[in-house]
Amino acid sequence: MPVPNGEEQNLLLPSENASEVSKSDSGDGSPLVSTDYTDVGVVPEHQRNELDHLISNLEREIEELRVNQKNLDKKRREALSKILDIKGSIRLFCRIRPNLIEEKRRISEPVSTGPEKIRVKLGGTRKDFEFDKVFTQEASQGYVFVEVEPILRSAMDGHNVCVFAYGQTGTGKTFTMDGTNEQPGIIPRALEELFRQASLDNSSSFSFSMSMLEVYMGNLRDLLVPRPSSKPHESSTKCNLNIQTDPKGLIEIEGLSEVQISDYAKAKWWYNKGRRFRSTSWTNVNEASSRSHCLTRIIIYRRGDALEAKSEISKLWMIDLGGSERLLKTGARGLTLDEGRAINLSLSALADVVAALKRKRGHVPYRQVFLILCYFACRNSKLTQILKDSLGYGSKVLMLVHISPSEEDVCETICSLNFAKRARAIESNKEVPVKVKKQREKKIMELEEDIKEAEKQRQVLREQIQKIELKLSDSKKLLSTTYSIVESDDMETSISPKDGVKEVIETPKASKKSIKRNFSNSMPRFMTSTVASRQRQSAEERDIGVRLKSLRSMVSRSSIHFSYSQSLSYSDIRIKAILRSSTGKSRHAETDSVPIPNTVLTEKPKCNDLESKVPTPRSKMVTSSDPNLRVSLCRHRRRMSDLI
Ligand SMILES: Nc1ncnc2c1ncn2[C@@H]1O[C@H](COP(=O)(O)OP(=O)(O)OP(=O)(O)O)[C@@H](O)[C@H]1O
Repeated sequence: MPVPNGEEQNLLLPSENASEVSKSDSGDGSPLVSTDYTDVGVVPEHQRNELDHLISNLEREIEELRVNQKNLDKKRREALSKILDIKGSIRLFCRIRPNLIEEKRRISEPVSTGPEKIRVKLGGTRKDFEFDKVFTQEASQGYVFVEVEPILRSAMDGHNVCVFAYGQTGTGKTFTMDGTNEQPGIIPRALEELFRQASLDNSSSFSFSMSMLEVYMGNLRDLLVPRPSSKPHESSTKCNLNIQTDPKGLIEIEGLSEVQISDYAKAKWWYNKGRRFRSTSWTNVNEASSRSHCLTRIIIYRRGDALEAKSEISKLWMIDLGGSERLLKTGARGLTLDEGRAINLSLSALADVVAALKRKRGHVPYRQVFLILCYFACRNSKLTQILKDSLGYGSKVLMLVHISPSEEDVCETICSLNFAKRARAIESNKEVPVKVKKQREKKIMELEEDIKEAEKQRQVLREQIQKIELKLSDSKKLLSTTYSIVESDDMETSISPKDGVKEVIETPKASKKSIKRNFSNSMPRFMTSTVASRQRQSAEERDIGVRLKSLRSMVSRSSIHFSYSQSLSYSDIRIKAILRSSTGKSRHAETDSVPIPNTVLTEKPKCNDLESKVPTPRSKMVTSSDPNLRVSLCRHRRRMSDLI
């Protein structure tokens, strides 16, 4: 907003007490009304300053709370990261599928469980396996998700995360990852959770994109674009996407659709769409057996609220691996047999990687998961190539091994558990002494407490911020109400105060017109108040009074000094009235209802001619240092000239 110089501050405004009627003639015989002008700019400016002061205080308060919130968020993130570090960056869970209807008749139960243990009986021998968590047959989808959720949160915190569902065909991988409408699995729950977490985090803004693909018989298929062919396995344009590595080592899948997901509903819609295109076939073991590895990728873009903050990107992969299967047992033939072979091949690559990692333990740092990459890449498996940049250092991996409770599947169960055992050997607690294990558990509990506390405090801060934001918007509203004319004028036109002065001076026609009218109390009839307008005025004043009062109490609570000045509201209304009354015919209806205090809006006929030559007397000038007010007054004068 331009700040006028001293000369431009000299504005004309009629005084409430204007009473003088010029004896000079307007030219058409009507008497001329002359006006005294007084200084009214000081009061509004004073009150505006108080409001501005209040607003900036509230903004500062919000800023401070946000900084606190950010610190708490950092604390929470660090604690979570430490927990995941203690627990290991590869976590292994095991889930046992409930007995299917036909299995329920069988008496023998080869698999028994503890919270972190699985025991399998095979012939006369027993084999024990350890996990980070074991989910029994009764475990609900919700219960499983509670355990998975922290790792998802670490994806929001900037880590790359891979969640795999591994296991023999028909053991419930798809059920765990995808679930049903009634019992949604990890992926739909994760999508919901991501948006929930994003909405709670005030210190960063998040956006998400989603892609879905399957690795089918060694080829990549985009699941978010429909296949043009009715035959499900016929190659389409989106089949066999190319995997590229950029100079930074990041993996790009050329041509893969990536959809922006702005909310959970959209994410779910795309996810359901992708699911429908996944390749499934009937086998002896599973009537809707997944014949591929299905990968859902969410790219998380996180940006801090600082202006210079860069966007952090992390990838969350949720992978429903194809089932490992005994090909004879599944009764697969032809294409289905080939599919089974392809799946087994890539899964054995995964097992090889894990085993190789274990062998290399003596030579490489214990936790460097990124070694997996080398081995995966060596095997040239598409699955491992895609995940190359998501399994690097700092990534979190969760493998959910699925097993069947059935006697018939006991060999496959042992195979799957052995796979897990090999994986676990990389970051096992097994060889850790009990004392150290207990210390770790204690540390984890402390960190979990820290997280809870940080979250509780963040919640308190969030509520405080919301309250102050409400006050802030109230104050801003009040400010814009009080100064609405000023601001709208400001926006409508960029008349300089100088122009305004000029226009006021040069309004001979307007003066003539108004003088022709029959003034009562030295005021044009259209400007006199009606009963309704007077009522509205007092209501308006009451309203502003109440709002100012509440602001005042709010300010005193916020230890900000704020004084109340009724005169601002009053004079503001008067200014509004003056301005409205001068806006030409279209505003006449409005001006009728505008309450005008006992004052005279006087135009100075012929003064134009005079004043263009003779300088305006100083006594008739209004001094204001408020640029808004000056602009509005100038505007008012311009409108006055429009009346002519
Ligand atoms: N925890 C569970 N609770 C209830 N039903 C389950 C559970 N796990 C699996 N099922 C049921 O078992 C059957 C096989 O499960 P699912 O298709 O998920 O197996 P899968 O491991 O994905 O098989 P594939 O590898 O052949 O695709 C389905 O009918 C599924 O509903």
